[in-house]
Parts: sequence; C-alpha cells; structure tokens
Amino acid sequence: MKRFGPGSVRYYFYHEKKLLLIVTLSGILYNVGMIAGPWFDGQLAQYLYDIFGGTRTAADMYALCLCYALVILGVQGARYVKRLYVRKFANNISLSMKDRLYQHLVQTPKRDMEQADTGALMTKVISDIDTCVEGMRKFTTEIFDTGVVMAAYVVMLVWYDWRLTLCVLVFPPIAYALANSLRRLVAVTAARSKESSGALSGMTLDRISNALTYRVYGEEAIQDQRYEGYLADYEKKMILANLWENTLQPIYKVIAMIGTMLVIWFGGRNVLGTGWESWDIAAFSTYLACFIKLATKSSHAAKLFNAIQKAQVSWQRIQPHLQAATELPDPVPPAAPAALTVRHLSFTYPGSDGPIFQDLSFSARPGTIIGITGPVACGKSTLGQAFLCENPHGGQIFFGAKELGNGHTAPDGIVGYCGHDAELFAATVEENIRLGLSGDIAPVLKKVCMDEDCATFPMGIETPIGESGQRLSGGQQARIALARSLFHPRPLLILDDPFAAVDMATERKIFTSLRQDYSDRIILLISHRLSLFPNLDQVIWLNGDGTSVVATHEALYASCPAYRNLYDLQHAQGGAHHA
Ligand SMILES: Nc1ncnc2c1ncn2[C@@H]1O[C@H](COP(=O)(O)OP(=O)(O)OP(=O)(O)O)[C@@H](O)[C@H]1O
Repeated sequence: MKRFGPGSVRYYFYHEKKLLLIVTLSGILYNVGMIAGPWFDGQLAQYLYDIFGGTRTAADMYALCLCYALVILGVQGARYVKRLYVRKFANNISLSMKDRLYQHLVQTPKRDMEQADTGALMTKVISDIDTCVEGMRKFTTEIFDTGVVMAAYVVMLVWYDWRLTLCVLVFPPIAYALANSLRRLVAVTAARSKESSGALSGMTLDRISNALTYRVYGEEAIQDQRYEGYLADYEKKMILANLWENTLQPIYKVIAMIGTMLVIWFGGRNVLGTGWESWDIAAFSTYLACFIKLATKSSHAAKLFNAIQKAQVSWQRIQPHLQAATELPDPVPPAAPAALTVRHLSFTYPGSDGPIFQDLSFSARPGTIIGITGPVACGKSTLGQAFLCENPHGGQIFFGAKELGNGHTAPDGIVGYCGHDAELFAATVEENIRLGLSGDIAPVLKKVCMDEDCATFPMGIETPIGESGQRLSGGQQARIALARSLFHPRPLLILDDPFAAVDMATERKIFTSLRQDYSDRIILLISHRLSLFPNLDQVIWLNGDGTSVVATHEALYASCPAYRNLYDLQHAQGGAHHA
C-alpha cells in the first residue's frame, strides 16, 4: 500500500531505497572505521615512545604502519562507495523532481503560465529543486558522516575517561543550540536572495526578448536603469545570505573546540597519574584526536542545520508543483470520425464581467467545415480553445458519444489544433511537422503549398528553422503549423486564422485541398478574412457581447447586418467573393 505520494519528501527517499541501503552499509563501515585513525595515531605515538625507551623495535613500528595503511584503505574504500551512491541517490531524486515539475508545467493551461511569468517561475523552481536535493543529500550524508561517526567518537571517549568526557561534551551542544537559534535568520536571508534571483532572471529574459523594441523606441537607458536596480538588489541580498551562511561556521567551531583545553589539562593529569584515569601517551593522543574530530564534526552539524532549513524553505515552494503533477498520459491513437454536437456552450474568463460566449449550440458531420468569425476580440480564439478543454466550460461538447471536457474524456486523439501562434521549435522543418509521427510528409507539404518553399531551403525539409521558426517568413511559419495539424490524423481540426499570413491565391489552393483530401474530418476554421466563407457549410458569428448566430453564409448575410457589412467591406476591397 502506498501511503505517501510525490508531494511528500519520504516518497523520494522510498523510491531510492536500494541506493539508500548501499549508502547505509558503506556509511556505517566508513564512519565506524573512522575511529581507527585516532586509535592508530595514539599507538604510533606510543610505539615511538617505546622505541626510544628500548621496549619496541622499528620492525614493530613497520608492522603497525602496515596495519594502519590497510585499515585506512578499507575505510576509504567504504567512503568512496558511500559518496558515489549518495551522489547517484541525489541525482536520481533531482531528475525525478525535475521530471515531475516538467510534467506539471506542460499540463498547466497556457493562460496560467503566462500569468505566472514562466521564466522567473522556472528559474526559481529549478533552483529550489537543486537546493532541496542538496539538503536531502547533505542530510543523508551527514546522518553517517556526522551522526554515526560522532556516536562512535563519544563511545570511544567514554571508554577512555567518562568523567572528562562529561565535562568536554558540554561545548558541542552549545554550538548546536546557537546554530539552531540562528537557523531562521539563515533561511530568511536565503529565501530573499532566491526571490531576488528569480526576479533578476525574469528581467534578463525580458531585456533580451524585447531588446529590439526597447532600442527602436529609445527605452534602452530606462530599461538598463531598471536592470541595474534588480542587479543591485540581487547583489545585496546574495551577499547577506552568504554572510549569514558562512561566517557563522568559525564561531560554531571555536565554541565546540573550547573543550580541547580541558582535555589537555585533565588528560595530562591522567598521564601523570594524578587524574581520574591512568593513561599512557597512546590514550592521551587518541583521546585528544577523537575530541578534536568530534568538535569539528559538531560544527559541521551546525552547517547541516542550515542546509536542511534552506531545503525546507525550498521544499515548501516546490511541493505544490510536485503534488499537482500527474503522469503524462501515453499517446492515444487517433479517434475515428464521428459527429460533433455542441449544446449550450458558454465560457467566462475568471474575474471577467460577462461571458465570451453563451448558449452556443451547433452540430457537424465529418466533412463539414464551419467558419468562426466576428468583430475584433469577440472571442474567436477562445471558442476554438474550448475544444481543447483546458478550462472548464458551461454546456456540453460531444464527439460521437464521448463528452469532452469538464472532467469527461480529454480530447486526446480527437482534436488537432493549429493556434494563432505557430508554436514552432528550434528543429528542422520535418521535425516540426512530424512531432514523432512516422510517415511521408511530402503530400502534406504540397497540400499547404509549402513544397516549393522547402525546395529552395538549403537542406530541404531538413533545414533547421531556428527558435520559434524565426528563420522563416510569417506565412511559411503558418503553413508549417498547418501542415503539422493536417499530418496528425485527428477527426476534429481547430484552425485559428491559418491563412492570416498567406496570399489569397495560396489560401484558395489550400482550402481546395482541405475540402478534397480531408473529407473525413470536421474543421472549425477561425478567420478574420471572409473570402472563403461562402464555400463553408456553416458560419458561427460571435457578436462580442456573449451572443452568437449559427447559420449558412447566405442566411447570415441576409439576417445579420454586422456580418453583411464586414463581408461587403472586404468584398469591396477585393478580400471576399460571393460563391
Ligand atoms: N487569458 C485571458 N484572460 C482573460 N481575458 C482574456 C484572456 N484571453 C483573452 N481574453 C479576452 O477575451 C476576449 C476574446 O479574446 P480572443 O482572443 O478569444 O478574441 P479573438 O476574437 O480571437 O481576437 P482577435 O480578433 O484579435 O483574433 C478579449 O476581450 C480578450 O481580452
């Protein structure tokens, strides 16, 4: 039974349990073995003393040195294994968290991503994941390197002189307590510096992506000044965070080491035979070495607190993203053609006054092409996106017997979408169209009148098109995006202004092939340009006040003055023709 999910830290430890087992075994071996060092150091001092006293020979010393070397070799071997697997453990967790973050971000509606300033969000969350994983790595390492080893040292110290140990062990906890009390301060300054780093990244992104606009409108100096402000803020907060994190370390160390003076004083008395125990030089040397290592470790433990505190702050920020992420669904095979039935569809943007559209009903059979148009900003794109079911809508959309959206079947395998923004990526023409799907792309290139353009490209369809397709013209970008949506066999196609950047002759050619070659699909064609509308099966006119009319071009032309005016205006300008 699974009791905790990806929104819990334990989930990530649990998933790496095999690596953790190796880390535990090698960690215990290494850290318990660590006390061998001080013990051998003491024995070496004693052997030296004995050699000068004539009770031992150099051969005894050689044998001891050999043993020392072998034991240390074994202990360091265990350390190597532990370190290697702790790194693997941290890398796996980092990958797993970043994968979940990626899944969450790609599933976040585009609208929310735009509102959340994705650039800054990504920088912040990625760096939070790194901090968090570093905290988990340190915690895992230090459980052994600090916890187990300190316990081993304490046992060793008690074994040599329990009364002296009680006295000297007062100081490391004081260092702990101080570290603990300053944890919050360290965390707060770290959080502020991270926030500032996120804001700076967002600003850098803005400065680069809008550089041309700022230059053209003489805004560069003002923007540079703003940028300097962000930079100065980042510098200040970063320095403060580093200061708190790093300058405390020597203070913890000094406090923890005060006990050394007691060891020298009381340990010396033990050697002289006037103390609580009777010691030889080996015991004194071993005890002192053990205590120094213990004190050093305890100051590391203070640093560990800081790392864990920072990790906790980061965890609180990334937890909602990891919790919300769901597994990416497997690709679904294309659905079979079916009828589309839309009943009383409505949509209102959160926080807006009124609906973009409401009570909109229509239906379509495979082979139908429906035009969607209306005044500027009347909601054409919003209506097209309703079929992607990213946001809840009112009413119902049925494709065949399947209801889409609002918790019902996701539109996988049903809807193909060619948005306002071509959404091309930095790869070749072919890869942008294919998106992993095999088959010959030549026919689809011909249908969108892109074959001749491709023939002029230096590497044909294998020509890289640059980030967002910036090496192509607007019309070429639009046609490649259209080719992509036609190449992927989806029975319901939403095409949002696909002809905005192509000339009218090309528009006609493409439309003819849409009619002839895609007669098994339903196409919703969003457009400002009405030249093709007399050839469409139906037209949806959005008034811009939430109301709409669904009719044939002829009926709409006769009954809707706004539609008629727009059509006539474009017709007079040569942009629309009666069928
Ligand atoms: N994410 C959003 N949140 C809130 N309001 C939005 C959002 N996106 C669009 N709108 C608003 O919804 C209305 C319709 O926008 P939409 O982009 O759907 O119109 P459109 O008809 O496609 O526009 P255009 O004529 O420019 O192509 C506009 O008033 C717009 O400001």
